[in-house]
Amino acid sequence: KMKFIIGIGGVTNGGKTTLTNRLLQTLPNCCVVHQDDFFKKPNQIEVGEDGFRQWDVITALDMEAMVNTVKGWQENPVKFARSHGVSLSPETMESESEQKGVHILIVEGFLIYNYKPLIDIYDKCFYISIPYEECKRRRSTRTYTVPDPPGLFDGHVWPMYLKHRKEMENNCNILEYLDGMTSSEDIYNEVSESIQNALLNRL
Ligand SMILES: Nc1ncnc2c1ncn2[C@@H]1O[C@H](COP(=O)(O)OP(=O)(O)O)[C@@H](O)[C@H]1O
Ligand SMILES: NC(=O)c1ccc[n+]([C@@H]2O[C@H](COP(=O)(O)O)[C@@H](O)[C@H]2O)c1
Repeated sequence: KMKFIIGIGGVTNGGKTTLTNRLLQTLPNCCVVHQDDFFKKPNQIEVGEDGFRQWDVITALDMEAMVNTVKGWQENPVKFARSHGVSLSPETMESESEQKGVHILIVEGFLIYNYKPLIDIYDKCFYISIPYEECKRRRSTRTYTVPDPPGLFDGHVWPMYLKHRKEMENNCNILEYLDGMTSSEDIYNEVSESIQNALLNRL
């Protein structure tokens, strides 16, 4: 059975979740792993010299647990789908014994290309970015489990984004860059087409 992993990375508030949800509605047998689900508890997040809790670093996340979740899908996508409430298409069910059908996993998050054990798992790597002003504006409308204290965006979030982006580009993934300023419909169409082509090449 063919397995296919799609990375949806990019800046905070770039539109990763919006795109991911749209793909989940349309791709067959598609499961998702959200990096946001692996944030440690607030009291486990270290406070930097700048006085801010350091949310935007890889150590703020339980990456071991995230990798294990991805491995769980790789080992048994059917079981994973069932235990995560993803319904499988009848075609896939029937062909289980015939080694046919495709299983897709979307890995979504702001640091999915900055952790060694995850770097080589992707069949497709997308990366959404938006400019500073728009990112700051969108972020100001969002409330996380722990709300941003004043100055966090300029003092921590954006500088860490720039740092990680540089690191990621040195890791030399084959990234497909998406402009998060275009409509979510256009972004979806572009990504959808790219995925369809990749799937066709693999069949
Ligand atoms: N293409 C887009 N154009 C304008 N706004 C968008 C677009 N995609 C998402 N948004 C908005 O930006 C905010 C962050 O979107 P979200 O998908 O949650 O981003 P992320 O998961 O990358 O943090 C939300 O308010 C969402 O409605
Ligand atoms: N989910 C949480 O518990 C939590 C708490 C505080 C900050 N955050 C923020 O989440 C961001 C990453 O998620 P998004 O890419 O969805 O914005 C980081 O910039 C981080 O500052 C998340």
